[in-house]
Amino acid sequence: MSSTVPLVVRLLASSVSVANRAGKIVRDVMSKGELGIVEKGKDDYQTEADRSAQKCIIAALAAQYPKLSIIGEEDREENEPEVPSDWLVVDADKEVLALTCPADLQGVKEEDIVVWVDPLDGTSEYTQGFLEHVTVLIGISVNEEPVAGVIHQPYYKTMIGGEKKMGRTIWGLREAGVGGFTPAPPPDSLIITTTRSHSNPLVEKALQVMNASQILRVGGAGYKVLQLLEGKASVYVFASPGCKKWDTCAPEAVLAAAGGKLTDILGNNYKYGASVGKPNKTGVLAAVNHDLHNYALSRIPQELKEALANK
Ligand SMILES: Nc1ncnc2c1ncn2[C@@H]1O[C@H](COP(=O)(O)O)[C@@H](OP(=O)(O)O)[C@H]1O
Ligand SMILES: [Mg+2]
Ligand SMILES: [Mg+2]
Ligand SMILES: [Mg+2]
Repeated sequence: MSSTVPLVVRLLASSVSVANRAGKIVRDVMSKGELGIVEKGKDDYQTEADRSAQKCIIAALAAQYPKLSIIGEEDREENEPEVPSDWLVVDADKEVLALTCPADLQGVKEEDIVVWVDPLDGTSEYTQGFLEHVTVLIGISVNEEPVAGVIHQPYYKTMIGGEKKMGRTIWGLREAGVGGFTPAPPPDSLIITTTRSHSNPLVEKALQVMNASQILRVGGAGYKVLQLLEGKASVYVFASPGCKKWDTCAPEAVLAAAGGKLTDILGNNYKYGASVGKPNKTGVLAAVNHDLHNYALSRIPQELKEALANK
């Protein structure tokens, strides 16, 4: 039955299940208490949770879809040791499997797809105990464009029938919409969400010019986009290099499926083909609808755009 479901939809359904498993790895590493922190660069850390969650996601997706290009944030070893068998998730989310695939994506083949994996977005926050900011991101791009994505929150708590359930998984597919949460309209006043742990003078300048009523400083590109989708913030502004393609692919796809828009600070779309440069050099500007995105873009002064473009 599932072989009649178009590949993009099947891959999204598998990604939802795999992200859930990766989220459990993220929680298990934290509860064991041995984070195994490695410093990759300035303000740039990796933990055992980043490493193991990525191995799980890549192994599980590659086993089922061997011709995909999968690009993950963390370096891969030359000869990756086998992963535990229970990481090789084969389940696929039933609600997603039932989605209607956009007409132009129905014939897409594995070779046409690039999957961008951020096994743990918000690592700084993870190591500092801001666990609700942490997400697992799986973005699916076709012809350089993010068309579908998963944002999993390992530490989101819900009560179901008096029992606490940990974790939730938000997904989006172009033209089909979003699921896994209840979208909410933007707040009445301009509330900006931005970085908590990677600010600098350019980032602060772009915040000043927005004239916002409030600025929320939180971790992770995934969590900031969730704040937009849930009506906690209006615009996500980050006028700095630092984010990479795996940070924005899934959030951009989910946001776009909900009617929003994510670009760089100049208003240009990033491209997500296998050979693109990984850094998002010209920052991030995102909003839950196109009007708010236009408004925010109109507030960014030309010299700030040039400062980023010439970096
Ligand atoms: N100056 C910088 N150096 C390294 N990574 C940066 C960065 N600025 C942003 N990032 C990365 O972009 C993502 C969102 O950042 P922020 O939380 O500051 O908004 C994080 O992803 P990871 O946590 O997956 O590495 C973060 O590490
Ligand atoms: Mg990182
Ligand atoms: Mg990230
Ligand atoms: Mg990461």
